[in-house]
Amino acid sequence: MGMIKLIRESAMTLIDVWNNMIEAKGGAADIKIDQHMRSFSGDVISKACFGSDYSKGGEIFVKLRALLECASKKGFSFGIPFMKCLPTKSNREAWAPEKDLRTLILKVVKERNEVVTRRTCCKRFSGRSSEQCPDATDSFIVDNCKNIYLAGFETTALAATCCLMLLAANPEWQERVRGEVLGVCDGQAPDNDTIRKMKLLSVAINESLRLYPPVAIMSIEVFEEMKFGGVHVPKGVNIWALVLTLHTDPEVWGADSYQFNPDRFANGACKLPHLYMPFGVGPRVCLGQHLASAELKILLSLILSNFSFTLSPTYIHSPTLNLVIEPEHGVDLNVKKV
Ligand code: HEM
Repeated sequence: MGMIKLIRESAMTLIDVWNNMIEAKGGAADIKIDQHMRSFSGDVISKACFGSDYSKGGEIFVKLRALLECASKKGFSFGIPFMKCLPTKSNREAWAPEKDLRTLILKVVKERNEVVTRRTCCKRFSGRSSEQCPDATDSFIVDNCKNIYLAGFETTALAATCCLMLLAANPEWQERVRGEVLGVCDGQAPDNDTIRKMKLLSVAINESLRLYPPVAIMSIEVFEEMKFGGVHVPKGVNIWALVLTLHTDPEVWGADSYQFNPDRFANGACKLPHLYMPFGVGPRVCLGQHLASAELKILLSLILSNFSFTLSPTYIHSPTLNLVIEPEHGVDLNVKKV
């Protein structure tokens, strides 16, 4: 319940900001929603995992985005051994935010409870005391915090952005989901119970994650020589699972595989459900999928019950692969109070 309250508070901050923007514009405002979604998911992850908020973690998120942009520019040189140690232009661009990030994250950790965190992490994972390996402990903490910030921030924000874009482009679905949300919540704020009852919202989110999976490619390293189908795969090779290709294959999803049709999840239209993997599969499946799902349902149900929206004429549809799939020019919505 604590987590739901925390998510609701972060979502209400966004609702207040949008209300003020709409009022200032006399009843309807064009809003580029991407940064608003990032502030929301950044706020939740900062509060839930680090006890701070988006304004405190703000600098960390700016550096993380810079790092993500550098990584996506590097593209395929990623997997080449030692490449990341060479002083190439793109590597130098990545080293600066990397260094700042380390300092910022260690500052947040120190503000929390340095002694407990350092001792616990160091003993549990390396078997040595933090005094014996201070640098390794810092790196361990920084890497894990970076993972959580990145995993829980950009992905959730993108999922919310794409779902709102699809609901704006499909007004009949927007109406159906809004009707369900208003009926289920009956004037109350969404909570654990009510979000479980929002079946149409769930299938709309599933369908959005099918068409725009934030993690469109998953890389899996082969630890031991193996046969994959008829192919011999040597140890150390990275196999890429093309999630977006699997999610849109007409043989699996039918002739309308590129259409937004959330009903396909209600009717069990997927012939091979294990090929739907927005959160990954197997032992390394996303640790935050239930948190992400609660965040999306609470945020979207509050937006739908407060506002109606259409795609703004300035919106240009251009999904781009930058490690994650994101709208190249952002998503512009025209938003009104309902
Ligand atoms: C819609 C939002 C999200 C999507 C689409 C998503 C997707 C994914 C995917 C595809 C993986 C890789 C799974 C694999 O390798 O098989 C992953 C891993 C992970 N995710 Fe998420 N994620 C989301 C939100 C979150 C949130 C909110 C957190 C919060 C902490 C989180 C934490 C993690 C962590 C820690 C891992 C690594 C798990 C491991 O390696 O054992 N994710 N996520």
